[in-house]
Amino acid sequence: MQDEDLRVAVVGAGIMGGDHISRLTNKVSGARVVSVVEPDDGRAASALLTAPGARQRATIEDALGHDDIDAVIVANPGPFHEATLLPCLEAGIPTLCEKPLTPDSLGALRVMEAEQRAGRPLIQVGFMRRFDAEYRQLRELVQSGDAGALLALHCAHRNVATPPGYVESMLITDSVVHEIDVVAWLADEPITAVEVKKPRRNSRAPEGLREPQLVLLETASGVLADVEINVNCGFGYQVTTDAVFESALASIGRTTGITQWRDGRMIAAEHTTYTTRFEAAYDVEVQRWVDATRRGVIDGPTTWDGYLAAVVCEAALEAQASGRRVEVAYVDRPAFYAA
Ligand SMILES: NC(=O)C1=CN([C@@H]2O[C@H](COP(=O)(O)OP(=O)(O)OC[C@H]3O[C@@H](n4cnc5c(N)ncnc54)[C@H](O)[C@@H]3O)[C@@H](O)[C@H]2O)C=CC1
Ligand SMILES: O=C1[C@@H](O)[C@H](O)[C@@H](O)[C@H](O)[C@H]1O
Repeated sequence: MQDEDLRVAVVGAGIMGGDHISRLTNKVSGARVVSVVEPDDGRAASALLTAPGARQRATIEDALGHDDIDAVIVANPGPFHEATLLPCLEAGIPTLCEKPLTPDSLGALRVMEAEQRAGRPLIQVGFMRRFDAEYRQLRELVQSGDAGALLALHCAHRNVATPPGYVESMLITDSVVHEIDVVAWLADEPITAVEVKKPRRNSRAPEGLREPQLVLLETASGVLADVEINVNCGFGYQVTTDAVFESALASIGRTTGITQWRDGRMIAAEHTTYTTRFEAAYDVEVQRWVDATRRGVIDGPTTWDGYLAAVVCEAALEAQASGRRVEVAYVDRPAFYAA
């Protein structure tokens, strides 16, 4: 495909789906939204306002059966991803699937099997931090060896407040899943063990939610990443990493733009949500996905990466429940997903 726009169906028109629909319509070149798969009529109607010419469909099967679709963005909640991806794979349609690929590793394995039956890699997973400029610079620093070996990562992942329905397991499967992916990507090796510590509870957290938590991730060569997941902090949305090397310290994620010194106070604007904090990363992710899809290739995290993250999430859930250090075991990497 060279000259015509990629015709995209977006599944789920909530926060991320709505954001991607507007991105595809207003920012990304070479693609347009033709179907919005959304059971909620109100959400579909407002999404359609930003996608001229697109139609609402109730299910992915409905969209695949009625519309001419070249590619799909999956942005419904994680538990629905497998049921959405399987018909897309069956139809040979490339997808960008928001994280997590699936909430569990068995689901991820079923998706991998279906993708292999389809004959070529078709899925990119929405781990957008890999497209963030500072994360990319940090990875280049690790790979260059200029600062010596990477020893440790101190990661903070702070959200203003949790949405309704956010439960303790989602600290791992919904939030820390980002660090689980990006720590392995930065260190360029798999995570081999995980432990979870529970400091004093923040009384701002909804009843029944025990957080913040500290998640310790160990990689194959012994890089240790500590992740503070702290999702009702009230003060802002913050994702930072301090990387300790043998002979340097590198810090990313201090995003303050303009600062103003006024009335004896220093004022600096900060983010309150991921849609602004990672806006540039999402833009790059989706543009590159469109470009790669038009060339018939994958140019980002694969189904294999989604599987690896799902396995570590399961180990982290066990560690969260037991308080023990849990080792991680993966199936062998199929040749289909050769690095
Ligand atoms: N990359 C990132 O930084 C972020 C990724 N996400 C991911 O994006 C996905 C969506 O999250 P949100 O937009 O926050 O959720 P949301 O709850 O705002 O929206 C989900 C939408 O999907 C619709 N839906 C439910 N079941 C459906 C089905 N079977 N088929 C089609 N639509 C269905 C719902 O009606 C709702 O409108 C999740 O996988 C989430 O983990 C979410 C936030 C940030
Ligand atoms: O993916 C995301 C949300 O689903 C999740 O709930 C947040 O904790 C993350 O910061 C955000 O990037």
